[in-house]
Amino acid sequence: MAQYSRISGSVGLITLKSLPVNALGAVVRQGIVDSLKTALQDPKVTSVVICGQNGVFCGGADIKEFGDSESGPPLIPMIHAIEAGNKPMVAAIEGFALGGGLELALGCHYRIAHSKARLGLPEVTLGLLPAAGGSQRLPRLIGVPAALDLIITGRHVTAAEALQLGIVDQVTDHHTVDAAVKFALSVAGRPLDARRISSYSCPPVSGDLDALFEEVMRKVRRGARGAIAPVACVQAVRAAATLPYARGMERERELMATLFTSGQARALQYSFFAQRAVSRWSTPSGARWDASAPKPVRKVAVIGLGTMGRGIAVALAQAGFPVVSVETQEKQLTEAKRAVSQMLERGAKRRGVAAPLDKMSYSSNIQAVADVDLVIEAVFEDMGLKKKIFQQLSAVCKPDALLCTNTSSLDVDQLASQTRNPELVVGMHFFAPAHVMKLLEVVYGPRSSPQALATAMQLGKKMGKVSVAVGNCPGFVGNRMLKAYVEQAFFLLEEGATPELVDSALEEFGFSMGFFKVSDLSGLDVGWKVRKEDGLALPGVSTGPSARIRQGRRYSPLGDLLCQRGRFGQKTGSGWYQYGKPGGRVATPDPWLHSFLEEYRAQHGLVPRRIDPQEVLERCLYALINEGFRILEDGIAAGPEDIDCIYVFGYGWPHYRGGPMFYAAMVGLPKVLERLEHYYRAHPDVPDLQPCSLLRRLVASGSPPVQKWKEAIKKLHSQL
Ligand SMILES: CCCCCC/C=C/CC(=O)SCCNC(=O)CCNC(=O)[C@H](O)C(C)(C)COP(=O)(O)OP(=O)(O)OC[C@H]1O[C@@H](n2cnc3c(N)ncnc32)[C@H](O)[C@@H]1OP(=O)(O)O
Repeated sequence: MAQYSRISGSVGLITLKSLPVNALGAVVRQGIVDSLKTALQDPKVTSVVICGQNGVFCGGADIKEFGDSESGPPLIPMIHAIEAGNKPMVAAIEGFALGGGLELALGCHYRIAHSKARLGLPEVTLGLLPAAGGSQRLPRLIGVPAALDLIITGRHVTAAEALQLGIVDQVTDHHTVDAAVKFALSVAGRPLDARRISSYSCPPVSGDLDALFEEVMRKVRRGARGAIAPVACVQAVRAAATLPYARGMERERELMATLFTSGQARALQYSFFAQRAVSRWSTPSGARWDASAPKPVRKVAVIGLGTMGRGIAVALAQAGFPVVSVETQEKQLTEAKRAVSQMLERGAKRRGVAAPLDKMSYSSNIQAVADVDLVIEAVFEDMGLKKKIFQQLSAVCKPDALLCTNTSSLDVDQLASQTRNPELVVGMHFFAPAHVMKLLEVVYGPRSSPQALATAMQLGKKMGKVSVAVGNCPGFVGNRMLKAYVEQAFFLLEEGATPELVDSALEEFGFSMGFFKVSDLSGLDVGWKVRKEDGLALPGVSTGPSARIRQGRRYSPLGDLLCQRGRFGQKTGSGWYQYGKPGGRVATPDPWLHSFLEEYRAQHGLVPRRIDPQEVLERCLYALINEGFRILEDGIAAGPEDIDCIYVFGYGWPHYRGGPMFYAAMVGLPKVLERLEHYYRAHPDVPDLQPCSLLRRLVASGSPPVQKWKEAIKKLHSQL
């Protein structure tokens, strides 16, 4: 709702009231329209202030209402009525003014912001554009280049930047509504024509306007990789720059109509709520986020200052934690100190703050962690080494200190068993570079206490990560699913594809790089080491029927064969592609590799066939999705939202496709099932293609929407 009152004798005060962010749902809009009418009709009222309750102006349109049929007064005429009003309207912005919230403020004649407020038009992140006049008013107010920046990126600006850009008229450190009321009294009776942004022309740009838009559009299309909203945002701002306001608004409406009902908008809005849903974690044993209080964490230690340890230490210091970093090799320690300081300084420069160098301390002695509340061990992926460190930590640390391991695949429970308090051990799987990547898998073992899990989840949140609680199994969620995808990519090469064909299908889908380019970038030796440890990459079995079978199932030794030839990817100058020189970055197709594949197929009696991009996508993505269903069935992830956040924030899954499980729901579960059945019939020696029973049961129960899977899975489990 919106509440109306008259204060200071002559100021009408409209307060938006809709917890938690005063979103502009139907009831709030009705409240604003009614209040406005009262204020405009009351002769005692000479000016109006619009504010929000609880220190928050407005978080924009109510995203939860987007799927519903529209009710209540529409937003655009409401904002027009505010702007057309014959009494000065002042927006009092506290907390945030985002999306429709900022558009409402732009409809007002003046804007006063608290110094801690943030403003922005983040619609693009929801697959939309600012379609309540934002794409037309903002460029008119602050100019085309600045408006393009804000609208295309959706970034939030501080009140200080908003003042500098000219979005707000005044910034206050004091009580915002009081300041706005004082301001409203001071402008009462002033002429308003010059304050109505819709009447402005965009300020002229230096240089050629067409050239500017062409350049921006080129950049946006390249960066968007198939996302349609950023492109529509540029088109809408172009309309503002080239058309009268009314025609610009028409263009804004047309563009929004296409976006509003698009699959991309649905996916991005699903992802918005999924990110929030994963913080409400639960485990199969009944532990829950709302019943488990985290332990206070004041000081943290990182063990091992290789690439991962350095990134983790930087992320912790940036989040404000004092960090003790332990590295036993003196040379590595000296290098790491310099590298960490540089990373902190670069990050601080980018964010315009002081580098938190004082948060860091270093030692070569593990005794230095004796007083910390939480340790993150980040040494090499070597179970023997990690076990030794956990034994030492258990002896050195405070008895109630949380012991976390940064591992991408090792058994967290085995490490827990090395300690006095296995309930205080959890996995924290960071993604490289750890100070940049948003994802954190928090791995609970069978003995991890709910409090330990809650503490690690909260630490991840404070580090700015999307933290997802997952159960302990080989590869956890992300890497377990990836295995099925990678395997299909190898098999497709055996059957006739090239790395270029597979990669271009995946890039066309929206991944920034196809699997083979990623593999060259991260180094083929990484996977080779794991396969050797798992007993898969065997020396000396390069011919005969057993060459392509391991542990009773189809296996492709192609990656191992490249590694045996020293082709580790970019670092050696060749892998699945060639790079000209060791360390080269530009992948070019490699005729040697093509001949090698031909010889390999001939040697193994494989008859190459034409493989189309659709098969690449179906084989790679549906195998991965199938493993996702197994993970849900096993209770390793609590819901599809958890898997989708892991893939969007850790594995480069195109955000506008929501994540693998959302994608499966969009494709249609019956279709995914039918294609998996088809491929499994063709490849009965590939168990990853055998449709998982949960997928079958969801299809049999009518393929509920992805938002209902959690419930459906619970029900299906209880029927077993
Ligand atoms: C042709 C048709 C024309 C129609 C025109 C339609 C115009 C649309 C323009 C828009 O306004 S689109 C929306 C633009 N706004 C946003 O994108 C803001 C989204 N929200 C945020 O970024 C953050 O929530 C926040 C506002 C910065 C607050 O962050 P904080 O960390 O403090 O809290 P959260 O945990 O994120 O949120 C709390 C709670 O509130 C829910 N929520 C937030 N924003 C909205 C919203 N705009 N609508 C509905 N609900 C919202 C959020 O989901 C959380 O609830 P949950 O239950 O935990 O999920």
